[in-house]
Parts: sequence; C-alpha cells; structure tokens
Amino acid sequence: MSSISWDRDGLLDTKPGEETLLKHSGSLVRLLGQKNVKNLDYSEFTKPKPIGKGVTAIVYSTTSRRKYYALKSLNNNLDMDKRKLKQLSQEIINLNYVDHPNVIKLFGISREPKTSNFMLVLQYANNGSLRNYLRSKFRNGLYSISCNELYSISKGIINGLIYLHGKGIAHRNLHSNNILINDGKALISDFGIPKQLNDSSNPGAATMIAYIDPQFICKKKFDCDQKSDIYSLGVLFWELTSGIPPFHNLTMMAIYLEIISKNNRERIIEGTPPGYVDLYVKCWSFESNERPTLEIIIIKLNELEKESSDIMITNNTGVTDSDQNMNNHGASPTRQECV
Ligand SMILES: Nc1ncnc2c1ncn2[C@@H]1O[C@H](COP(=O)(O)OP(=O)(O)OP(=O)(O)O)[C@@H](O)[C@H]1O
Repeated sequence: MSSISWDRDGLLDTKPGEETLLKHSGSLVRLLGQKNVKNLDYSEFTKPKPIGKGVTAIVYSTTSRRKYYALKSLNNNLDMDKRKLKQLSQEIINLNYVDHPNVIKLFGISREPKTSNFMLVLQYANNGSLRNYLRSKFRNGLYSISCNELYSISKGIINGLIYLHGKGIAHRNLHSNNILINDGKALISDFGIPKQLNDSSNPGAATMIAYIDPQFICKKKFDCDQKSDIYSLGVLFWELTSGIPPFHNLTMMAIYLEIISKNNRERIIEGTPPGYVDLYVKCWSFESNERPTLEIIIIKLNELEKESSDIMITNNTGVTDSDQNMNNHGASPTRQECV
C-alpha cells in the first residue's frame, strides 16, 4: 500500500485558524493524484440528490453514463490540521487500494466547482445504511428477520472484515450507519475517515458509544484495534436480531453507565438461535482476549446456517412505526447482566 512521505509529498503548511478542509482541498487533490487516486470531472455527474447525512459529510446519489454513484461531500469546515490531513489522505489512499465484494469501492475523488466541496466518488448502495435497512423491516411495530438473511448479512460483514484485517486495516468505527446494504448484501464503509465521536451536533452520536470497545473508553492509552472491531461486531449481530440500535432510547451518559460501570449489555431477543447468541455475547466480552477470532466466527456461522436458517426472529419491544420514522424507539428494553 502506498504511504505518504510528508516532507517529500509536501502538503502546504497550515496557519492556526486556517486549518480547514477547504483551505487544503486543492493540495489534497494534487497529492491524491500522485498516489493514483482518480480525479473525476464533476460535470460528468447528473444533478446529485441528497440521501444521507453523517458527522463529517452529506452523501448524494448521482449517475454518470447510466451508472449510479454516491458522492460523499466532506464538510468544507472540517478541522484539518496537518495530522488530520495526513490521516485523511492515508485513509483515502487505503480505500483506493482495497477491492472486495463486501467493502465499499472508491472510484475517485471530485470537487464541486462552485463551492470547491471535496467529494469521494463511491459505489452506490441501493438499500442505504444497515440501520435504515433494518428499520424498513418493521411492520406495525413488529420487526422480523429470517435466520437465512441474518447469517447472510453477518457473513458479508465478517468476510469484509477478514479482508480488511488481512491488509492490516482495523475499522475502529463499526456501527450500523457504516455498514451499507446493496441488493441485500453488506458493504463495509467509512473506515478510518477522521471522526468527532463526541460531536453533540450529531443526533446519532450518543448511541455510537454503544459500539465502541469499552477498553478504549476505560483505558487512557488504549488505541482501538482489530479486537475492538470484534466487540462492535457483537453489538451489530445483536442489532440484526432486534432491528433497533443498542440502548437506543438512553442518553450517552446512561449508556456509559450501563456498559462501563455495570458491564451490562442489551437484552437477548427471544427466539434467537442460542448458538448465535453465544457468538455475539463472546464478541462483546469486556476482555479482548475472550473475543473470538473472525475465522472462528465464520466457522460457527456456517454451522448455524446448516441447522437453523429457516427460523424467523421477531422483536416487538414496543416500537411503533412512527417511533421508527423519528429514529426514537419508545419503550425501554429490559437488560441482562453480562456474563
Ligand atoms: N455509498 C453509499 N450509498 C448509499 N448511501 C450511502 C453511501 N454512503 C453513505 N450513505 C448514506 O449516508 C449516510 C451518512 O454517510 P456516512 O456515514 O458515510 O457519513 P459520515 O459523515 O462519515 O457519518 P458518520 O461519521 O456518522 O459515520 C449513511 O448512514 C447512509 O445512509
């Protein structure tokens, strides 16, 4: 993988107060060009339609030569000191280099001429984020998913992660808005683009803490690693059986108390095959060495697929359709002590 030698590649020096993405997007485009990231002509795309909003970006769908694309327009005001700029460049170079059916594809970058907005040109996922996809499965307050689909999405995420980990890339920020669904298949996206997880302007930020390795929250010098991805995976597996984000109606502080102070996890959804529960409970262990490897998880999933793929899992934790639409899911689920 091509890496950046900062002095040789020479990005502009930044002055305090001027450290925004907008100031640097020109030099970023030049640098990425030197690293074989394609610079695509914005006029080739049809009028973009907004489809999603995250902490750092607005995402649009567009077409070019009858093919769909997603344009991820990074916020011009993103704070970009030299360190963050280097991190962002390296992540885009990483994204350009990966190629796997369960990892989002980067086709290149572009800049909107009027606003100079810096954009990533990405594979378009026609079912949107996993979170929205699961939400669309609710009918009259009842969520249901077949084990066949449960295992298929789980295996898609695992296969993407095995590939990324094999390349030495830990995702570090896995949650249901960073898994996209295309034709029902899981695509891992958004690995490593710098985030402000504690950004209170993002309404979804509070629940994101529920996916983060508790070791990262408890230990000062702990950096999230591949084992941290396994923790997030456990939470995602639970979410696939419930249809709702973990601790969805609690504040960030209340989630912190549940997970860190009490070592609690979400309640198990009745009717989930015990082998699948066993798997995700091990994944979300506090101790990282108690979490299974991806290879073990895939073996277990293959076994489960043989014995229980025709079962349906349902969940009606008092969630109404209007709660779903507001992304605010009503009744508080009961919780179980983590063993
Ligand atoms: N390639 C894509 N195809 C279809 N929809 C997408 C795509 N990329 C992102 N989206 C939609 O846009 C939303 C926001 O995108 P994304 O998560 O990448 O932004 P972000 O600023 O990096 O967010 P966050 O920091 O909250 O993870 C996603 O949750 C999803 O609904």
